[in-house]
Amino acid sequence: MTLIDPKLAAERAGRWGVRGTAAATIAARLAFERVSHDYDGVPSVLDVSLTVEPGEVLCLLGHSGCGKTTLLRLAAGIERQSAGRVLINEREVGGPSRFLPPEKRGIGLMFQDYALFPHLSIIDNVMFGLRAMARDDARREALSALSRVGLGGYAEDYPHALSGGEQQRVALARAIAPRPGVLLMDEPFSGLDRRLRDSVRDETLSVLRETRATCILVTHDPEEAMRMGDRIALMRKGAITQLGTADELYNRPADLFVARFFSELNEIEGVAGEGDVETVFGRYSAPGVKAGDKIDVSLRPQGIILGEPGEGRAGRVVRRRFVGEVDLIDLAVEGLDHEIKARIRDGGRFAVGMDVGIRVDERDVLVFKRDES
Ligand SMILES: Nc1ncnc2c1ncn2[C@@H]1O[C@H](COP(=O)(O)OP(=O)(O)OP(=O)(O)O)[C@@H](O)[C@H]1O
Repeated sequence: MTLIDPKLAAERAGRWGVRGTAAATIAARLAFERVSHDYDGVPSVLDVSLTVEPGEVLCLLGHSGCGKTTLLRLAAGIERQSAGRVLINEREVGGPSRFLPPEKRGIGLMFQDYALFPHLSIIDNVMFGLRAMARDDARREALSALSRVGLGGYAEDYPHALSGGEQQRVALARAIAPRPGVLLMDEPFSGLDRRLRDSVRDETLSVLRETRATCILVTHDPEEAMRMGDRIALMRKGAITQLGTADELYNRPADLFVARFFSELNEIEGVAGEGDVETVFGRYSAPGVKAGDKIDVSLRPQGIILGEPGEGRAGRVVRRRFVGEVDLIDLAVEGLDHEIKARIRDGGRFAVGMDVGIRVDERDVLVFKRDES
């Protein structure tokens, strides 16, 4: 009978290593103090102040070109800011009085393309950040990091022999092996196909928790930011628009931009009263709003409730598409000159042309004073 080493078998099946075995680090506090940056006079980061607490995973979220990568590069010391300071554990690493290069900042970096050296074996790639150690010690640390990501059995292979998902795990092992106090990750999952992405995110998060490193993770995907981040910093045009937990950004968005980022929205007319707003679906509380204010009222499609005619505002089903867990239903609404969209579970019972009554869950109504700046 052949005995199969269960660890190797798991690795061959593409599994990650044993949870709880990643080496822990001493997490650092990373702070940006009024940091600005430009590329040859064109501003990219504008007056950003932000503190990432020890052991925290902070997601920098935003559309392409809003300055996320630049902010990460400023933390790493790959770019130099035009104003402000970067501090690690209250010590200035980038600012008027000194500027430390990346290798002196005690940070780990992980890029979107993994940036593995093709001519080095997997173990040598991981040992690259451990050159300051004695070779035997470096090899032991590198193997331990590789085992944690389930790739100890591939140490002598070369990157081209690995799948995209496996290369991502090597890049993670290389980033954590030197036990950095701060880990900076730029879109680390964007090269993976959807099927893999969820499990890789979960495994990566559990590795991050074990290492206890402070982490900034750049992403343009709101769902990824909500899954991964203790807090999210949403960026727009080089500045932070809102900083908070996923719950805060989703349920108490600072403005329409933030709300639109996290959900598709139906934007409808509303008439402002004193502390409330009147719409075709009824009156909603809107603290701080005064009669005469210009306002934007938005309804999340998942908050639209359909019932029998007479149960709420009169409407008619115009279109219906099944998209997996829900049906997307377009509705004509009495008194509105444009259709609205609803996401309905078991929506198959609503046929095109059917008359319905429409109500809205108040939790999915968002009211903002219009920003006319
Ligand atoms: N090396 C560069 N030279 C000149 N301009 C640059 C350079 N790198 C970025 N920019 C510009 O700076 C702004 C911020 O870019 P940055 O890459 O930080 O944004 P991002 O949010 O990370 O975008 P993406 O998600 O597309 O990477 C953009 O307008 C971009 O075009």
